[in-house]
Amino acid sequence: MTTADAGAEILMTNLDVGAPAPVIASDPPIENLLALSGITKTFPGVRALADVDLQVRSGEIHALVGENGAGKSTLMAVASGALAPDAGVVRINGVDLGSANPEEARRLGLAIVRQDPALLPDLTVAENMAVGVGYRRVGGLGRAVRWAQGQLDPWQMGIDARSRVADLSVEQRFIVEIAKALALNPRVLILDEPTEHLSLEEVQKLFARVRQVVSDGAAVVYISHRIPEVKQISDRITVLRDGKVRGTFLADDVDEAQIIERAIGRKLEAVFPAKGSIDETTANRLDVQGLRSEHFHDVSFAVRSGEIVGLAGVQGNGQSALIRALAGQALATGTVTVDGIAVRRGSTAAARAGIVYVPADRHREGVFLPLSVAENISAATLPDASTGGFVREKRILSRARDLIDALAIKAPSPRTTVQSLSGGNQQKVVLARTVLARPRVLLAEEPTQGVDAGARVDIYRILRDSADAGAAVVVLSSDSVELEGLCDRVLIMSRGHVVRELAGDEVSEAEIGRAALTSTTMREREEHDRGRRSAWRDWLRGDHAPAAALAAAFVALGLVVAASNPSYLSAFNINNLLFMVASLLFVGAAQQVVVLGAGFDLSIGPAMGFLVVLASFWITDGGNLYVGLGLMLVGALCIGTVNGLLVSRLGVSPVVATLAMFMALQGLYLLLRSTPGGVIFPAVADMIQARVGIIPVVTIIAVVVLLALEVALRRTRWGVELRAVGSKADASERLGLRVRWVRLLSYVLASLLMLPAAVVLMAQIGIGDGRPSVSYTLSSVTVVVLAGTSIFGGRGSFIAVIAAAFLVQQILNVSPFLGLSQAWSYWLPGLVTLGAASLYALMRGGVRRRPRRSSAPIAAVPGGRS
Ligand SMILES: Nc1ncnc2c1ncn2[C@@H]1O[C@H](COP(=O)(O)OP(=O)(O)OP(=O)(O)O)[C@@H](O)[C@H]1O
Repeated sequence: MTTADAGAEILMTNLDVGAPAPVIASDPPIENLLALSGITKTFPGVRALADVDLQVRSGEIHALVGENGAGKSTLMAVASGALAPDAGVVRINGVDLGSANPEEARRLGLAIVRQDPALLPDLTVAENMAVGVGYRRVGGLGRAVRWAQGQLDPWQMGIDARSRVADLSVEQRFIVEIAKALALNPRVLILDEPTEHLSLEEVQKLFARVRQVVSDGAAVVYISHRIPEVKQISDRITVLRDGKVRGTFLADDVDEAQIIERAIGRKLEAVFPAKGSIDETTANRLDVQGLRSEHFHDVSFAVRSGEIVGLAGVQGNGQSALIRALAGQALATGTVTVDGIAVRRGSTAAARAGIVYVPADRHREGVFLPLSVAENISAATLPDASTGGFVREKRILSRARDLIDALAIKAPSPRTTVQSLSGGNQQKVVLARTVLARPRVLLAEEPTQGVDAGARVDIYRILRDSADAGAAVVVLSSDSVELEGLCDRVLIMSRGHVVRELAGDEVSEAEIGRAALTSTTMREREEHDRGRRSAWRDWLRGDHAPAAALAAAFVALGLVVAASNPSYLSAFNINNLLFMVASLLFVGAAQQVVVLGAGFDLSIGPAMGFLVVLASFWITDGGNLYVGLGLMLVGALCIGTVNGLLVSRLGVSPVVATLAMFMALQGLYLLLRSTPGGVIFPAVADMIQARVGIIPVVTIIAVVVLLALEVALRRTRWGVELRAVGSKADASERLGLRVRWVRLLSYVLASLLMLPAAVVLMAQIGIGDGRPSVSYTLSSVTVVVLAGTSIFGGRGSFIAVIAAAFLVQQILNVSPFLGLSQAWSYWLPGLVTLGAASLYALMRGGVRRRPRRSSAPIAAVPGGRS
């Protein structure tokens, strides 16, 4: 089919044939800022891209559309240097991208906002932006907060640049990602489904910024499933289907239906299934009475079996909090009954009652990425597919095949891991799981976010089928057209109240928009109060709260024991405590460094023993102190380097690598000295035990080192990168951080911190014996856990390590004063650690999500899609 236009002639391709890209004739020579030629990419079992050409000119917004799995994200991953193509050339700003290298692409002027933002959850917003755009542009880490705040304020999303990214809502995270990309002043800006999580108001702000970017001569690639938006914003549109270009068109020359037809290769018939025919006599399945929480107040409504009820309103008015509360994922008071039976608190109780929830943030909450499609689909219904605890693989595979066909999920096989599917297909997997669970109550939050036009139709059908099968369905959507087409009734929420109910003919796009708009203004005072409350909560959830709790416990324990036994405060005892704590401080710091980078070091204890034995051949009467210390240093460097190389280069799991090192070192020191020997030169031991007043010098040094590490962790590039790698290694890689190098360095630094602990131990035992050192591995882990460091990496505080080391030593010290048996020196630290870990879990897990919006002056009617 060919369409002629006065200015430019565009050859549209045949729908059914994989025809070559059309030719755009008689254009004046315009600079192509992004030129992709002959890009081909194959994954196991999938040809994602086949000989794709794409040219994006200076000053144009070029939309890329296609159904889920068409290859859009893969093409952009190739363009941005994140993925190497099998064939083809990427040219950015007139320069060929030599190899797949995101850093190089960024240097050439390309910035990308991905579907799955490359953000590091444990870092603050400011740190994320500094890592993403480079420290120089930010003016150094010290200025990052003010700089980042300046970039974010125009979006009016209430994002505090000092907040941790993990605490932001989905849309706030997208805004951070977008602001980060824009701050690079890119020549080529790629936006991969940036609006899926944004409100209309934010979309308009985004469009205004994007227009500004192209008016400055940059080129923008815009990927979206929202065809009306695509038509509104773009100059040209390229359609991809099954990895091939199906045509490039001037946006003004094609209508929405034509674009959709080309994208999915068929005509779309009825978008929405017929509504149900429930009447007054149908029983209520879900009954909500007087439900209230911080974000919504006194909500009561009922949903009948077979009915689909929509939740609407300007975002931030309590809808999202309400649906999560119904799913048992957020705290609320009031009653929720399913078939007349009260549902208890918590998501497990909700699931048992037959409530199934499809979250909006399916990338984070909905799928188990390393598991196969079949396992993901059957995850909620494993008992049905198992006999005697054994999963019947054939059954889960055949169930998965049926649903893959029914939902048109693009996956080479049910055994494919979900992480290799496109974003939209991952969402369909979540829905497939829901269907299989045969819910009594189905709660769907933004069910068609990020899915293509064809899949939308499938999803509407699934939701209606679930209702027809008897479920009570609640759909939260920011798309009024979707609510109009799908819902039997719609509840409008404002300021946390259900302010209107639309039924029958009232369920229309216009009425939903009007009702939401006329009843909504946010309460500033409430926002203010929330802000104050959340500052305290943020501190509690932060990295430093454990230090305060541990210090308080340390002082309290000391006072209690001193009150019952005054000799506890004797100079001898205090000096002893302070000297013993030095090695704990060093080993705690050593473990902390690797754990922050999402590693683990089991070899710390035997490494100390090995170094002591090594030293015992030289730091003796007649030996040479410097040779001994030099040998210890070389030994520590070797241990750290080998551990680091095993983990970072060979990809050995940290536990396995350092366990092997643990055993190797034990063998080594036993080989060197099978029985204790080599008396350490007493003058050296005395030197190590030197003190100022009653405070050992070595303890002062340890505290200073840890304080310096804390400053480095927050203020230096090394510290930010270590936390970044620990927080999310794949995102760090995409951001161009040297992940392997950072990991290697963490093991070497850990060994260097273990070295002074070994020196102190040497002074304590005074003889070449490795065995007393082994327990330090466990001590180092205890200190780190007590300090509240995340054992998954990314967050922790060296100040908390100081407090934890002091508390552990205090606990060990008080047992004899309290007349407790030796067993208590094991039980007490264990109990305290368990208690602390539970306390931290409570403090950090108490509030799982922030409100979706903290301030929302209303500028436009939501929805508005046609
Ligand atoms: N790492 C990977 N391993 C295996 N297959 C992959 C991988 N990445 C993508 N694919 C496959 O390549 C195809 C194209 O995926 P891509 O993510 O580019 O699609 P998309 O057009 O961006 O879809 P969506 O709109 O759903 O995001 C899909 O079939 C997908 O399953």
